[in-house]
Amino acid sequence: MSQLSPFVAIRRDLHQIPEIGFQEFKTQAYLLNYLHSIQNDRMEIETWRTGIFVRIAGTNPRKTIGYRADIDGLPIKEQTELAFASQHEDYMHACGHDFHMSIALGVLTHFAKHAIEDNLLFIFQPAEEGPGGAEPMMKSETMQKWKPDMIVALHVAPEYPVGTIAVKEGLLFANTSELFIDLKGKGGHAAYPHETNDMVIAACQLVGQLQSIVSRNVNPLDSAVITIGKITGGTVQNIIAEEARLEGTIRTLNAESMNKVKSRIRALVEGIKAGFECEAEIDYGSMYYQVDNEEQLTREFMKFTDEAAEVDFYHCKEAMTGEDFGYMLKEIPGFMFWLGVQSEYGLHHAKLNPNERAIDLAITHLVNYFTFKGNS
Ligand SMILES: CC(=O)N[C@@H](CCC[C@H](N)C(=O)O)C(=O)O
Repeated sequence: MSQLSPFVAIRRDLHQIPEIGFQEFKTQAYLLNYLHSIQNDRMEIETWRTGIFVRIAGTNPRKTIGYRADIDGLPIKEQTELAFASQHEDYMHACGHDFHMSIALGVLTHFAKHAIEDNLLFIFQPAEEGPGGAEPMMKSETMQKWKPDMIVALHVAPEYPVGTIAVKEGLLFANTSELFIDLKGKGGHAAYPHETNDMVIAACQLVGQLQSIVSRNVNPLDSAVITIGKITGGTVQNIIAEEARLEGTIRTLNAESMNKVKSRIRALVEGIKAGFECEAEIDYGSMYYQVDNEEQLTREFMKFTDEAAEVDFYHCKEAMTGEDFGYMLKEIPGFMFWLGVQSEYGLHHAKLNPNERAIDLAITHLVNYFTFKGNS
């Protein structure tokens, strides 16, 4: 029987302890335990909230190369039935951050053992799924002290075969804004609707109206998404709901469309307020800046990947996914790429089951790329 690669084993450990943004206490402890076990005198480790920075000093540094992995899970009840499924009920690594961490540890371990000329900075970042760890982490003292000259990150892609690396220069991921709308009317007896302002009906109408924004207010040659992922309201089946709450997200490919979508949301909510004689509040939660891959470094990486034996290169299109890595790329040149992990079920699905062969392939490719960049 073939032995499990150490970084696949690490991925399985991490997969069992998913934690949501800024609650990644066990994850941070696991990572620190591993990092201390390989620490040497070229390595410095600093924590920031539930995140970690690891700096590896180069032998003849002219620059610092950054690599970022996000570490949080999602509030999803896992349905994979894997032997190493989540032990945290109702939480799951359903966005592949367990892969992201184990790959980062694999690359880091290589350079802890094999010296490189340039400095390396590994960033284990909390709260990518929300409320966003990248933006505050960028402002941290450690980041300011060790700020890299270029930065790289990857995201697993269930839709691509194992061994594929998909990337493009320029815009890769969308601008995002969370969306929370609270409606408050007048509840009452289910048999006396004329004496109430029913917030379940108001919420349903608003969800339908919101969908018209993308089809009727955004330029058809542009792209936008409004998804309402959660509706709550009411208390029991025979009481008319006094309150309802919609929770969703907005995605656009540019800031102007985001402003347009938000102004239309405000107008539609005003309409609901007038029509239902109710109160309504909009909260946009956290917003992520688009992921914009720096042209020159991305083209160089695409060429490097195209010529590499271990992976297949695919020149992809942009996606409506969001990533707070966009805040790092706003200040530091670099890029994010997709790593094919071929799963029947996609990101944010309870049955996501990425192919673990991708872990060692990604480690090899990143080690080769950093060796090339860090010695030239
Ligand atoms: C890669 C990925 O799936 N990222 C998340 C980021 C979510 C940002 C925020 N919480 C929001 O929902 O707007 C995504 O859903 O794209």
